[in-house]
Amino acid sequence: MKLIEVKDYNEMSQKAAEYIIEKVRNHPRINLGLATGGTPVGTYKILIEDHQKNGTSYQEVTTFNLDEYIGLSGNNPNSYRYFMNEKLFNHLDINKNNTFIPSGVAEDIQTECLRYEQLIAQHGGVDLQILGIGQNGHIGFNEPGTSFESNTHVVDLAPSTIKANARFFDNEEEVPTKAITMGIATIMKSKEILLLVSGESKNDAMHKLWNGEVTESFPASILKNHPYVTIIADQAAVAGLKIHS
Ligand SMILES: N[C@@H]1[C@@H](O)[C@H](O)[C@@H](COP(=O)(O)O)O[C@@H]1O
Repeated sequence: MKLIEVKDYNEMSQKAAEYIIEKVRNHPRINLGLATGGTPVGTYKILIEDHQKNGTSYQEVTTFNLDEYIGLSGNNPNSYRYFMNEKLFNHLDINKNNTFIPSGVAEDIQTECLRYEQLIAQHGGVDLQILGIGQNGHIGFNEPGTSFESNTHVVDLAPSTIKANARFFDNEEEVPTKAITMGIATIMKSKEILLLVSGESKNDAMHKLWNGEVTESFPASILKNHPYVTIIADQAAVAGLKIHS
């Protein structure tokens, strides 16, 4: 894992956006894996600004999102489909038919999991996966204890994740308790991974990731076994970390 340390959230967003823009410019048909949550919002904003100012085109780009809440349709402002449309897709020249997110309202959720997994494979896999990290080390919605062999699957959200994500909802009771997520094996199949980490609340997770062992009780730890991971983390997230050991 390569670690790029930056000052703060804005610098992380800037660096991450530059990283993605370069890839898109060099590989216009890239398959991008995208994440939700607060972390990548600043990055998406800069991608939009760059598209408007410099004309970076997403016409041939395909995207696959990590996860979606079960029970929320794309029209629901709390769904990840809505989030992605608002925060990114609506403002780029991307063909929305090439933006994929698991359906949280599919009649048969198990079939939807299989379909999504196959869809990614049929497109040749994810070239660059953007990731955030949960305070408990979750990636996508793969909570501690998830098998490293898992493909796209249904998860029960950890109480701490429901609490952390309640800030996006009117109240905690409205946060769905289940989600559909790319599995750990799905994520590990990406050719490259860009992990974004910002803020003091992620400091503990960053320490566990950097210094801890690879264990299913800390899902992000699997990234140590991936050949091509870049972490962009800010000072608050890496505070106290011995980077050059
Ligand atoms: N499912 C998402 C993850 O994809 C995200 O990376 C993580 C961190 O969220 P945030 O960036 O808001 O801290 O939690 C959410 O629950």
